[in-house]
Amino acid sequence: MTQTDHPATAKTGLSRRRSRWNATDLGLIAVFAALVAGSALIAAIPVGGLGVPITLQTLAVMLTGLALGPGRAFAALGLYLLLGFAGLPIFSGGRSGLGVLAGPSAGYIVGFLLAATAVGWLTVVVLARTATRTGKLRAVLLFAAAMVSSIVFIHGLGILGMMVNAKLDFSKAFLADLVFYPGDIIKNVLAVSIALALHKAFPDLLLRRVRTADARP
Ligand SMILES: O=C(O)CCCC[C@@H]1SC[C@@H]2NC(=O)N[C@@H]21
Repeated sequence: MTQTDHPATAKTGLSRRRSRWNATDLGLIAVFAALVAGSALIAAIPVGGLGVPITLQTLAVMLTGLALGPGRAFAALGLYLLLGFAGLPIFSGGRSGLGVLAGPSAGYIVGFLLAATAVGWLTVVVLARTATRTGKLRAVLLFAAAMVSSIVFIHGLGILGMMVNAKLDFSKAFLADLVFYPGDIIKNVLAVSIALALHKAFPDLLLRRVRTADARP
């Protein structure tokens, strides 16, 4: 067992420790930031009268955390937000600039960063602790992690954003947000399925093998 490993990781042969980001990490951060940007632009369905549409952003945001873990997910979403705030038309409806922070979807946009980081952190814990368990348990726990992260951060801050920027009271903002739940549950199922396939195909994507970490000087 290396000095920084959790006992569970010693047993399973997985290490949660990662060192500095390499070129692959930076590439992954850029690719997932681009994925979130693309997801904002395709299939945006207007609902309600507030200007917050149904989009594929939650699928891409949760997949980023589930695939990359907390640090790189934070960087990918941070990059996405910075580019959008700087003027790239990569928020829903092709919007851009700091003005979105005064709009009805401001809370959702800020929530993306926190939700991707939170689900990334939970994913590391779940993957490390279910390495010797059934795939079904792992899938259920990752889905729970995605739901908790998106309810607390995306929907929680989304409601807050509509209360502050659209001047809705809590019950109206809550109801305006509720309409997104069916789609977001389906998107979380999809995100977990894709992430599990990615981790199966690329076992070193998130949890680096102990031998790799130990081989480093
Ligand atoms: O303007 C933006 O770029 C953010 C749009 C936020 C849309 C929110 S995210 C949670 C909920 N689910 C959806 O499909 N749409 C809303």
